[in-house]
Amino acid sequence: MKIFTNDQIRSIEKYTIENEGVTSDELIERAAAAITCEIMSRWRQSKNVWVIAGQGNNGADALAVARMLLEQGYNVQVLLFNVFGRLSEGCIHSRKRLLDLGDVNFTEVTGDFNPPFISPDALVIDGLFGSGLREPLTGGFRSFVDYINESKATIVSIDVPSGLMAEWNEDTLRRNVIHAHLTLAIQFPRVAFFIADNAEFLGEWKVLDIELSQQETRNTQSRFFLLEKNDAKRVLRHRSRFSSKADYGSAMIVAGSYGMLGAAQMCARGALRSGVGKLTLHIPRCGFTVMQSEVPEAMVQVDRNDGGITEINLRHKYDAVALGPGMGTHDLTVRAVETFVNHAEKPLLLDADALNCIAERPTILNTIPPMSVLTPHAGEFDRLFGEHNCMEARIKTAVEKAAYYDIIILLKGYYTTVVRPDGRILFSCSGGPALATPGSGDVLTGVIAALLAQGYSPDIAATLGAFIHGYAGELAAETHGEYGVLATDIADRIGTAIRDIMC
Ligand SMILES: NC(=O)C1=CN([C@@H]2O[C@H](COP(=O)(O)OP(=O)(O)OC[C@H]3O[C@@H](n4cnc5c(N)ncnc54)[C@H](O)[C@@H]3O)[C@@H](O)[C@H]2O)[C@@H](O)CC1
Ligand SMILES: Nc1ncnc2c1ncn2[C@@H]1O[C@H](COP(=O)(O)OP(=O)(O)O)[C@@H](O)[C@H]1O
Ligand SMILES: [K+]
Repeated sequence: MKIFTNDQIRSIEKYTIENEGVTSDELIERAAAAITCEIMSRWRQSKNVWVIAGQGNNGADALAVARMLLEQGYNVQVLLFNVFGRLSEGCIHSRKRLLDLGDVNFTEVTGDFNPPFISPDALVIDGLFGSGLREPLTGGFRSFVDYINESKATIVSIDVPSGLMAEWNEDTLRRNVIHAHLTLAIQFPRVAFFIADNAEFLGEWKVLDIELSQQETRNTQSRFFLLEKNDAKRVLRHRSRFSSKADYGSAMIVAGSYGMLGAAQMCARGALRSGVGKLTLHIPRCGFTVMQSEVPEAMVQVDRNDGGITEINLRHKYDAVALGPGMGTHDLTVRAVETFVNHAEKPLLLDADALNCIAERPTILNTIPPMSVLTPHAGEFDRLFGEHNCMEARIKTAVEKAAYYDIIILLKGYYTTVVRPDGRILFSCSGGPALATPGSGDVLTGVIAALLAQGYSPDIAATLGAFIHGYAGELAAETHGEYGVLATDIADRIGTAIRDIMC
């Protein structure tokens, strides 16, 4: 699914108005009807409703919602902010239709004003600013937004929480944004919805259809994508009845050190459950016996060193090579990573301590083969590319670094974000807090390694891998609950996850 920018949504809206015989006021009515329906399905008429409208079409939507709720017997009080004397045409139209009802509790704010008391049990409909916000809020709007947040009332934001920019918010101060309980987006989710920093503003979010042009939606190109179950289904390949393990590739995983051999095991389990044809593990000598008994399906090649990885020699050809889980960052390991990456020709999968080793010797970055996949969590990302104070900043740096080094960067978390060298950004929507468990990332590395070995392109392997991994985590949470999931539970559900996704 494509995620559009504000400008793109505006042109799809314009196209719909110009080519599909709909007026702007009709779109406002459609939006308001869908929002009213959603509100009525959640709150009864006894709820005290405050509708806060701004000067643009977000305000127009809000005023139309106020009218519809009044018609449905709700007790509604309306505040329209018209401090610059510049209401949009849609807003003027919605105000007229609202006031035509007669006997409406309506206040138009044109200058200084004392905010009314809003009780904690009230419902606030936030239509102050939507996608037309040009810069973070300041002055009176900023104070009023803060005041609404402090009221503790339940807040429903129309389209986007007021004060939140639809795409980038690195410069937005948190206090100056509505903290909604529910955000009802019109027609499309916004880029900002997929960035972890903004979760506290959005609350639950839902997209409401107002039937903007499907044709123009199809024709509009985007650089942001959301990978959902159907997309994953489309890319997953069915297996031929006549296939053999030779058809599913061979993978090499370089992982583990004394005390962290579990990482190698979990990674291996992730790969084996993802259908790899042949798996070899390169581990420190001390792990030989345990690995052979715990993961009998894999072949084991031991390092000459007992406790850590000091040499990475590929004795055969592999379709995918992954480095990192539990490898540690001993000097000898850093040197082994450096030598190996230097001579590698095909894309690699670099995770965890492989990334920490590179952070110790950043010149390795220049030698990473093109289209390699790096899978850092926030801490590993910052060690590699410098401190960042939010996910959005990391995503922006990832875009820059992915292009510069010609690599794919997968940033872990809810909406795991895959950044491609061409600037495209893919968000994976599966998973949840059950995945926040030790070793979960090692399993992900195994999944991606197996998909690479099976011939999926690196960007697809990364995004699909993240989706399958998250989905398997959701399945594990059904059995063990969000608190009780172990990384091995995730690994053991990967096969079921793939089956579910494909059917
Ligand atoms: N996408 C669509 O097809 C539809 C969108 N609709 C609604 O229209 C909204 C967009 O309407 P608008 O473009 O009028 O935008 P807004 O309603 O967000 O408001 C824009 C107004 O706010 C002012 N403004 C911007 N930044 C400001 C700041 N920092 N401080 C003070 N004033 C500021 C602008 O000068 C402009 O007058 C959407 O969010 C949605 O709610 C609906 O009306 C139906 C159709
Ligand atoms: N709240 C969450 N929602 C979705 N996925 C999550 C969440 N928390 C963690 N994950 C996923 O779990 C994995 C954790 O990886 P990582 O931090 O490397 O763990 P470890 O180092 O213990 O293996 C990543 O794939 C990440 O995307
Ligand atoms: K809003």
